[in-house]
Order: sequence, then structure tokens, then C-alpha cells
Amino acid sequence: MFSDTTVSGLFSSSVSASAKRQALRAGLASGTLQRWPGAFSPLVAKLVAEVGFDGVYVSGAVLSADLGLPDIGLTTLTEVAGRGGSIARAADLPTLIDADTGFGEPMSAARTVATLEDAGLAGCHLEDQVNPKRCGHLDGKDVVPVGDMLKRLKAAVSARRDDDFVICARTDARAVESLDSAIDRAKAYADAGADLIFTEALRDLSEFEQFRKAVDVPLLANMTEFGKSELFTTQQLGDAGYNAVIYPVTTLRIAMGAVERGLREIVSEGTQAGLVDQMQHRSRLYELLRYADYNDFDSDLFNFTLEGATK
Ligand SMILES: C[C@](O)(C(=O)O)[C@H](CC(=O)O)C(=O)O
Ligand SMILES: [Mg+2]
Repeated sequence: MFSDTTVSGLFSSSVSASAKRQALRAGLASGTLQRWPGAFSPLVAKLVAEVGFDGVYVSGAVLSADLGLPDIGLTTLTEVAGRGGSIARAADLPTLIDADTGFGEPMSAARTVATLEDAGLAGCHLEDQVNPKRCGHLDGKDVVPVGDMLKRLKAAVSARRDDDFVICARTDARAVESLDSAIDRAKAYADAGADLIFTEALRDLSEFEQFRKAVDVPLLANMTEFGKSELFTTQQLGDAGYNAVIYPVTTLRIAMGAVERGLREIVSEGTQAGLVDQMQHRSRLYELLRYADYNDFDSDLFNFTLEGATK
């Protein structure tokens, strides 16, 4: 029987895309470091929200890896917007997505922004790398001339229909040119309308501090593992005056580490029984997915209980 329980928020977050964008902007203006872990799936986004983070990040590296591809600009806007939209709608938090170089020339960057807005994202970042792009923490990457990136950014900004959609400009110039050049580029990108600057692959804390002193727009730090930056704490990044931090690939690395160990143990032991204690319990999964609320919604169709399940 249908009950009058509201289904709002069951299939998709009940917070509108525009409210999420406002929340993202408020967080960036709050003076408190905003923490955005990468979610490799909608389910992980739900967990990110429940654990108490401020936002969700969708990583290009993770999205490609999940498709079994390297992060070298092979994914398409359709793939990225589709997966990003599914992740964004799963949680009440705002989601920032990695839009790489904008999937083409400036007009494509503009279309990227419109498409990501339609998909319910709260913001995206566009980087100043050449195509094909690479992971910002690997050697051998290159950046486009400042003027080309300004065209990319201006096109993106002009395509925005919701003024609250956050456009973040990422500069990869630190590793390719110098810290000074990265700072100059950041200033030019902010003048072109970027709301947030992603300072890629800085080396030590003093570089984060120098960046902060030189520019007066919100700054984002990338705490990706096994890269060029040391892993600073939220306290250190907050003290350095940064506004946001991403842990882009962290949840995927944790999960894949556990998956590989688990698969090997099944082969060596002939059973996964010794791993069960480390697994997310069925009841916890059902709690995250709000099974009980679906039961309430239509008890004729959904009458799940955990009775009979092994503990
Ligand atoms: C942030 C990043 O763009 C991503 O796609 O997640 C990557 C992360 C990584 O490869 O570790 C990057 O820093 O280029
Ligand atoms: Mg990326």
C-alpha cells in the first residue's frame, strides 16, 4: 500500500542544483577550508555526505580509471556529464567536477559548462594544459599560451546560465614554467571570470603560502597521493589561507587496494570468510541506501527485512 510518506530525496537529492551552488559559494566565502573527497560512484557520494564533508569531487582520473582508461583526455563530455550527474544527484552536497581542458576548442568548453549545469553539477574546473592532457602530477605535460586559456575560460563563463555555477581555473604552469608564472596566470584567469583557482602540483607549503599572498580569489589545493605535493593536513592548508581541498583519487585507491587484497585472498584461501569483518555490512549498505524508506513508501512492493541474513 502506498503511504503518504514523502519520496522527496529518495531517488535524487531533495536539494536543488541552484541551492547546492549557493552552498558551494557560501562555503568558499566562509573562511573555513572546504573538504571535497572524490566520489567514484553515487554510493560513495552518499557516504561522503554522511561522514560530514562539505562537498563532493568528481575526478577525471577516477572517471577514466573506472572505465579502464588512462587519464589522457580520452573520455567524452557525454561520459563525464552522465557519470557526474549521477554522482551529483545522489547527495545533498554540492559537487565540483573535473572538466579537463573543456573537451575541445573554446566553443566546446562553453558547451561543457552548459551541459554540466544541466546535469546538476555545482561547478567545474578547466585546466590550461594542451590536448591531449595528462595527470598534473606527471612529467611531460605542457600548457597552452595564456591567451588561449583566457579564450577557453571566457567562453566557459559566457555559457553559464546560473551565476552561482562555480568556474574554477586550474593552472598546471608551476611544474612546466615556474611558480611566478603560475601566479601570473592565476591572476589573469581570475580577471577573466574564474571564481576559484586550482593551484596544481605546488611543491611545498611555502609555495601554497606564496600563492595565497599573491592572489585574492579563493584557492583550491589538490592532495592527491603519490604526486608532486606533500600531503598537508586540513589544519596546514587552512592556516595557509586555502579555501578548499580535494582528495581526488583517495576513495578509489582505498577501495582498489582492498579489492586486490581480497581477490588474492579468495584465490589463496579458497574463501572470502576471513575478509568478512572488513566488509561493509549488508545492513550498513541498506541504511545508506535508505531501504526502510522505500518499504514505507510502498509496503506491498518493498518489504525488505534483514531477518534470516547471517550476521
Ligand atoms: C585532480 C586530477 O586532475 C583528477 O583527475 O583527479 C588528477 C589527480 C591525479 O591524477 O592524481 C591530477 O592532479 O591531475
Ligand atoms: Mg584530472
